[in-house]
Amino acid sequence: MSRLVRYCRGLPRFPNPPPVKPQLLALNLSTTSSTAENVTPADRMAGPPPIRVDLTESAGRGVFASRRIGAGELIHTAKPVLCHPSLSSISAACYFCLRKVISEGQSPTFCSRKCEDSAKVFYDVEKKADWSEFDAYCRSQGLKYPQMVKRLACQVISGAASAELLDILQPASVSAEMALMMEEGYGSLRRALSGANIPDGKTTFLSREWYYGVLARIRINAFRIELALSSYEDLLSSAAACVEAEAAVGNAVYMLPSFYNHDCDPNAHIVWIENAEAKLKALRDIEADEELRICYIDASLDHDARQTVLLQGFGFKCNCPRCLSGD
Ligand SMILES: C[S@@+](CC[C@H](N)C(=O)[O-])C[C@H]1O[C@@H](n2cnc3c(N)ncnc32)[C@H](O)[C@@H]1O
Repeated sequence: MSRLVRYCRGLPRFPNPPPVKPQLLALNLSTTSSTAENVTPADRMAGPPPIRVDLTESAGRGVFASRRIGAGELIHTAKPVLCHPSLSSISAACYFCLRKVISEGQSPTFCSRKCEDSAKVFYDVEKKADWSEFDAYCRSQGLKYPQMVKRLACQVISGAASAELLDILQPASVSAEMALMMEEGYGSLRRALSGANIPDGKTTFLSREWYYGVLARIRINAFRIELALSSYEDLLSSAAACVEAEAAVGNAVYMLPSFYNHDCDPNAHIVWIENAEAKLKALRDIEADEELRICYIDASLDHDARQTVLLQGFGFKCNCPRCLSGD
C-alpha cells in the first residue's frame, strides 16, 4: 500500500460530507519535528515532505504546511500513478514517463530501457488488443482521458495496479451528456479487450460503474503535462512546432498533488522539467498550518472567465480570496 493511501485512509471520500470534526481527521505526512528556525538544507532534502492532508473549511480536503516553507523551496516531488501521452505525442513522448523523444514512426516509443521494462507488464496486455476503434473514438471526439482509463485497465489486468487505485480521489459529477459519451468509450474498451484473449476472471473489475468512476476521477484530478524547456534547441524547435502541435505531451494523475486545492493567486505551483515526475514548489513564504494551493487554470484571465473555466472544466465555484474580492 502506498504511503499516501496509508496516511489518507481516515479521510472521507467524496461526495460524502465528513461526519466528524476536521481536527480528528488531521493527517501528518511529516514524522520530523523540525520548525522553520531549525530546518537545515539537509533536512529539506531528506525525510517526508513538510505537509499534511486535512479538511478545509469549504473546499473538501486540502494540503497544509506542517512547518514554515520558504519561497522557492521544493516542497516535494511526485511520480504519476497513471499517465499517458496525448495521441498527437505518441511518437514524440516516452510511452511510460512522457520524456520527449525523437522517433520516426507512429507507434509507442520509450526513452530508455528502464522505461521499457517498467511498462512491459501493461504494454504486453495492451499489445494483445486491437485499439483502432477505441483510438478512432478518442480522436473523433477529441478525448484524451479514455486513453488513461485504457492504460489503467491494462495495468489492472496485468496485476501492476489495483482496480481501486483512484477510489480515494474526488470524482466529478457526471451529466447525462457525459454518460452518453462514456457509454460509447466503455463499449469500445470492452470490445477491444474481449478480442484480446485475456484469461477469464482477469476483467471482472471492468464494469460500467468502474469505467465511469475512473473517468470521473481522472476528469477532476488529471494534470496536463507541459514540460519546461531545457535548452536553446528546445526553444527553437518549440517555436517552429507550436503552430501545429499541442504544447502538452500528455496527462497524468498523482496522489498527493490531487489533494491541492485551487487558488487564483496561488502560493505554490507544480512544474515538470524532463518528464511526468512533478515538482511542487513554493511561490512565496508559507507559514506553518497555511493551506498550500496551486492554480489549475490561467490566472491572467478576468474574474468571470476564471469562474466559467473552473465551473465548466472542474465543476466548482471558486471560493478563493481573489474571487471573493471580485478581482
Ligand atoms: C483536485 S481536487 C482537490 C482536492 C479536493 N478538495 C478533495 O477533497 O479531494 C479539486 C476539487 O476540490 C474542490 N476545490 C478546489 N479548489 C477549490 C476552490 N478554490 N473553491 C472551491 N472548491 C475548490 C472542488 O470540489 C474541486 O472539484
